Parts: sequence; C-alpha cells; structure tokens
Amino acid sequence: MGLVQSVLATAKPKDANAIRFGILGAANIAPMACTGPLKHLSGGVAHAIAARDRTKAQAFAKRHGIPNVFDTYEAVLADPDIDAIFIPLPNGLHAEWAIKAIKAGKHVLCEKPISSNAAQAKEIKSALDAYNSSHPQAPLVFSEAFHWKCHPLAKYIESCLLGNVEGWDVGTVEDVKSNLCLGSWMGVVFPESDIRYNFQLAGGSLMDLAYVVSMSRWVNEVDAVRQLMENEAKGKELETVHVEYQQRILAATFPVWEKDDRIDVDSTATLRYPSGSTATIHCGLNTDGVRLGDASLRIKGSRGTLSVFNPVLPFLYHTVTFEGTDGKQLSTTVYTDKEGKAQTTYFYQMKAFLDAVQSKKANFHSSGLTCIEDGIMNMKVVDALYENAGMPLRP
Ligand SMILES: NC(=O)C1=CN([C@@H]2O[C@H](COP(=O)(O)OP(=O)(O)OC[C@H]3O[C@@H](n4cnc5c(N)ncnc54)[C@H](OP(=O)(O)O)[C@@H]3O)[C@@H](O)[C@H]2O)C=CC1
Ligand SMILES: O=C1OC[C@@H](O)[C@H](O)[C@H]1O
Repeated sequence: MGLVQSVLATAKPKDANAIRFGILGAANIAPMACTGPLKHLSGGVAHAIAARDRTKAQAFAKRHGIPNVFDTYEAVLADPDIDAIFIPLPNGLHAEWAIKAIKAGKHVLCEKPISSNAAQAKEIKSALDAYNSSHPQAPLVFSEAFHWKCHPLAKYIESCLLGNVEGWDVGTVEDVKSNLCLGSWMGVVFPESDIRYNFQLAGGSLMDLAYVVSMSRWVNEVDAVRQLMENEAKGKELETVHVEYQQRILAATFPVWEKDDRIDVDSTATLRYPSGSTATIHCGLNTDGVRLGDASLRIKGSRGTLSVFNPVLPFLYHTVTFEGTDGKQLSTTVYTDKEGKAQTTYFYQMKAFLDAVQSKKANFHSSGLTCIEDGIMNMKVVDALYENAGMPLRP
C-alpha cells in the first residue's frame, strides 16, 4: 500500500531555494533512493549526474528528468550550482568521494555502508569537522543512507523500547536478533561480477547487509537511552544524550565465497553489549537454505518480545507482534506517518535530509538520519567482526 501511494503521488513543483543534487554514478539504487523521492519533494531537485560512460549518464538523465550531464564525478563536485551530492558508488569508493565532496563544500547523502572500514569513516569525520569548524555559518550535513530508521515503523519500535506505547513495553533489552538474508534467486539480480562480490570494492555480505549491525546497535542504543532517562538523565532532551559503548564479539562464523575467500556470503555473529544484552546478527548474499529471503528484527526484553518482519523495507509489507511475559499477544502495522501518508523509507530519508540542509542542523535523533559518529561505530563493529572471523578488513 505504501509503495503504491508513493509511486502515484503527484510530482511536486520546486521551491525557489530547492536543494540541488548532483549524483555520482548511474547506479541501480539511485532512482529508488534519490531521483524518485526528489520528484515528490518541493525542497530538492536532481540537478546533474555523471557516469564513467557519458552515454550511460545521458540515458539515466533522460529517464529520470535530470537537466545536466557531466563527464566526470569531479565535474559534478566542481559545479557551484550544486548544493548536495548523492553517493551511490561501490562501498570501497564511498569515503574517497565523500571526502572530496565535503572539501568541495557539498552536503552529502552517502550510501551504506559509509566506508570500507572504521579508519576511513574517521577520515570522513575529520574532513567534515575541518570544513564545519571553518564555516560555522554554513555547516555541511552528512548522512549515511540507512533509510530504514527514517520510516514511521522505526519510530514506533523506538517508542516501544522507551516504554511509551501502552501494552507494548519491552522492558530492559536482553537479546536482539537482526537478520537480513537475500534469497538464492538474488543470484540473478547480483551476478558474480556484481560489486558485492568484489573485495577491492569492499564487497561481502556483512558490508552489503550492514543493516543488521545498524539495527542491533540502534536497539541497544535506544535501550541505553531509556536506562539513562530513567536514571541520571531524567528530564533531559533525548538529543543531548549521546551513548558510546564497546560491545564484545563472542563469536563470528563467516562462510566464504568459493571463488574468493575474502568475500563472506553468509555471516553469523554473536555479541554482548555493556548492558549485558546479547545480540545475534545474521546476513547473507547467498544464505544456506534461504530461497525467498528473510528480513527480521526480534527484541527480547524483560517484559516481552517484539518481533518485526521486514524492518528494512517496511513500506512494501511488514508485520509487528508483541508477546508479553504475561502471555498477552498483540499485533499491528505502521505504514503511515503523522499526516496519515504512506511513503517509502527512501522518501522519509530524503525529506529528513532536505529538512536538515535547509535548517542548517541535522536533528539526527528525531529524523532517523545516521550521523557520522554512528557510521564510525557501525564500521568499528564491522571491522571487529571481520577480525574475529579471521578475515581481512576491506581495503
Ligand atoms: N539503500 C539501499 O537500499 C541500497 C543501497 N545500495 C548501496 O548503494 C551502492 C551502489 O549499489 P548498486 O546501486 O546496487 O550498485 P551499481 O553497481 O548499480 O552502482 C554502482 C555505481 O558505481 C559506479 N562505479 C564507479 N566505479 C566503479 C567501479 N570500479 N566498479 C563498479 N562500479 C563503479 C558505477 O557508476 P557509473 O554509472 O559511473 O559507471 C555504478 O553505477 C552500494 O554502496 C550499496 O551498498 C544498494 C542497493 C540498495
Ligand atoms: O536494501 C538492500 O537490499 C539488497 C542489498 O544487496 C542492498 O545493497 C541493500 O542495501
């Protein structure tokens, strides 16, 4: 239902100060994550695109109504009319182009995962901090495109974790299972030549499906915030509570691709957060026994268990159930926002990004956008998991 409504929405006329986007690469994800949402938002417009092959960029521009085509990614960054850059490049090129875009004075929405490893993610932060401290009147917004967090469903889950939804109180989080496994039929969509199977471009299932890390960390962060709010931080604005913690990796088993043993294809790991909560993450490009695919989040707390099917693309279809320790069972769905509209996760993400750029302040907590610090922490977990599994960090 959400998708249908979003696709049928009328294209919006643009505001005079609409944020002009430049896109680096005619990537498959760009229509869904960038040009599509922009069509339906008055605050932003797709202004230019470059691809390694001009013909490809021209075809993309024609299909998606982009007025300008450049020959190189550098030329997009050099265009003074462009305010923001969307980076849908292979993972191994994210940090390099994010840093170049920041140095060129552009806001950045960068595809996930933010970089190949935590060291590169920190380099992005250094570039961002350096630019913003020398331009305090016009700071740049940078966000990693973990779109799932921007959907009303994520807000609902958060409210349950904070104990703010009557009857749906999870209590203290004890165990989290986050799962994202592509079905074997995806081999048709992602052949062996795909970026996901390329080590130099920072492929691997944990990299591609890092949502499982993002979800697991997010649940524990919200849980930590709840505990802080209940104790010393009572009465403080959520936005001012920043939680940094070190999780322990208990085990990581990463079966690898038979053609390159640096590429994980079916990754399982268990962690323990400082709160004592355990977590299991499971993701696979080619998961043993999974045909159609599986996306789920299961949060077991002291007062009950919240289970979500498809937290990543909930606008397509999802279920949410709660089973209290008292045996009470509830279920619901969350397709619509406060205005009663059902949009895609990508739409909400783009809307939040445009709002942040316009207001010169990203309210990362309430918007669901993923900030650079969060991106670094995600990559620290990714690195630690690869190390624990005896695999090399992505270059
Ligand atoms: N948010 C989401 O739901 C999704 C996010 N993603 C993320 O988006 C990114 C792109 O994924 P996807 O769109 O599937 O990938 P594609 O392969 O379709 O796009 C990657 C783009 O990178 C460019 N590129 C530049 N250098 C290289 C190179 N050396 N090898 C290959 N491509 C190169 C190509 O641009 P050019 O046109 O210039 O040739 C290509 O269009 C990834 O980081 C992925 O994790 C992917 C799918 C869903
Ligand atoms: O949402 C997604 O689903 C499929 C993946 O391969 C992709 O990169 C990811 O972002």
